[in-house]
Amino acid sequence: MSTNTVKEILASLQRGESKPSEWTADVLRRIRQVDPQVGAFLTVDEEGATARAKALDDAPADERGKALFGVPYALKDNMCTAGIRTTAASRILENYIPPYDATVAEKLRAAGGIMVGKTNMDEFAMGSSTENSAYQKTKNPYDLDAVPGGSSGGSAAAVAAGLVPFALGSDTGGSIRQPAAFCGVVGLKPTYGRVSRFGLIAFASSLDQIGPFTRTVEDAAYVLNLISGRDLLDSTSAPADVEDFTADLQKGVQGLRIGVVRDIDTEGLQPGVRAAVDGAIDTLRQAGAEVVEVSLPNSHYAVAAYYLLAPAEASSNLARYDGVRYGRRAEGETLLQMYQRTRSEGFGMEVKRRIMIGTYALSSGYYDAYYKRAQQMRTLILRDFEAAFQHCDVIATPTAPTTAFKFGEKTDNPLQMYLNDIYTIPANLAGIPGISVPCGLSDGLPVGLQLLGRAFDEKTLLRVAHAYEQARGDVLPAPSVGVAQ
Ligand SMILES: NC(=O)C[C@H](N)C(=O)O
Repeated sequence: MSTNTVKEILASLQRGESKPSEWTADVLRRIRQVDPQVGAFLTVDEEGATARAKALDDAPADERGKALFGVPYALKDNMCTAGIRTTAASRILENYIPPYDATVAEKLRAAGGIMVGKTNMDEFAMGSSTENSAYQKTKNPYDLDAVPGGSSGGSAAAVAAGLVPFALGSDTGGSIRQPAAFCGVVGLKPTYGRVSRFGLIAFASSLDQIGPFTRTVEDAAYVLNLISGRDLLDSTSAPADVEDFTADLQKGVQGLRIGVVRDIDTEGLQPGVRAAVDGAIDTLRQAGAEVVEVSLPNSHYAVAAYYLLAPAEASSNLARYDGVRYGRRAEGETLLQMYQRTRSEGFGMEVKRRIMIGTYALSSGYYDAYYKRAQQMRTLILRDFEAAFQHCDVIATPTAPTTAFKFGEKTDNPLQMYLNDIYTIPANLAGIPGISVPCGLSDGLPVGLQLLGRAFDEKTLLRVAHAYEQARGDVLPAPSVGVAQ
C-alpha cells in the first residue's frame, strides 16, 4: 500500500475506500519489516501515530477534505516535534524532547497528516553520506554497501524503500538533492525563505531550507503547497504569496529555455553520470524545450566559499550547546571543565572540525582573508545566476558528480566528501530553488538530474521537472531492498 504516491493515498481515502488507520498500520508494519536492514529511522512513534490515525478514522466529514487527511509521513530528526525526541543525530541532544513543534510539523499536522517517525541524518546536517550520525548507519536501498547520501539520508532512504510516501529534509549545501539523487527519488529545495525554518535545528541559518522527498514531482509540488508561506516566528521567511505549485505542471516545456552549464564539470565527474544527465537534457529537447549553453564562471569557487561560510555560521549556532541549556551535560570541577567535557563528549568529529574552521574564519586576524572574501564570492555566484537566467528559464546539471559511494570510501578525506556537493552548493549560496529528479542509472545505481530555477519561481522549475518525468517514463528498477515502486 505505502508505495503509493501522496495523491493516490489521498484519492483512496477521500473515496472512502480506505481508512487512515489502515495506511498507518501498513507503514508501521513496513518499517518494522524493512527498516532493520535500511536504518532510516531514529525514532518511530508507533503509539502516537496509531492513536492519531484512529482518531482520524472517526473524524467528522468536514475534516476529511483536508489537504493531507490521513497521509503518513516522516520528518528529518532536526525538525522539532513536541513531545517526541529530536536529536539532530547528535549525542549532545540525545535526550532532547522539544516542548514545541517546528512550523512545518505543525502545518502538516493541521493539514491532517500523520507523523510516523524521525529520520537519521548526518550530525547537525553536516555531511554528504549520513555516516556522521552519532547513532547508526543508513543504507542505500539500491545497494546496502553504499551510503544513501546526506545529510538527509534517512528521509531519502525511507521514501526510496517504500516506507513512507513522503518525508521532509533540510538542504544547506545539497542535503535534500544529493540524497534524493543517490536513492532514486525526487528531492526539492525551495527558494531560501519560502518555507519557515522555525523549529529547524539551525546549522547555517543563511543557507538552511526545508523541502520534501517524494516519488513524483507532482507530490513535491503538492507538499510544497502545504509547508510554504510567511511565518511570523521566522523573520527570514519571505512575505511571498502562497501559490498553488501544482497549477502549471501540465503546461509542458514548449517555449522554455533550458541552460546547460559546463563550467562546473570536474575530473571527479563519473562518465556514466554525465551520460545519464545528457540523455535527460536530450529528452527535454525532444519534449519541446530549447537547450542553450550558459556559463557560471565563479561556480568552482562555490565549494571553498561554502565550507567557510557554513562552518562560520555553525560555530555561532552551536555555541548554545554548552551543557546548561540543552540535552547532555558532563560533570566537571570547574565551569570551564564542564563546558569542555560536555562539548568534547557531545559532538562528533565532523562537527568539531566545522566549529574549529568556523571559529578560525571568524577570528579577528583572519576575518577579512576568509569570511569576508567568501561572502564576496557568494555575491559573485549570485550574479552569475542572474546573468545566466537572462538567457534561460531553468538550468540543468548533474545533482552530484558520482552515484552513491561505499561506506568508508570518503570518511578519511573530508575534502573528497565536500567535493561531492559541487553541483548543489551554488544554489544555496544564491538562495535559488533546485530539484533532483531520477534520470537513469550509472553502474546500476540511480543518477539525479538537477534543475535550478529563478528565486521564487518554483512553478517553472516544477513544470520542467514534471515534463521531464512524464517524457522519461520509468527509468529506475525497484531498489534491492524495500517495497517495489
Ligand atoms: N548540509 C548539507 O546540505 C550538506 C553538506 N554536504 C554539508 O555537509 O554541509
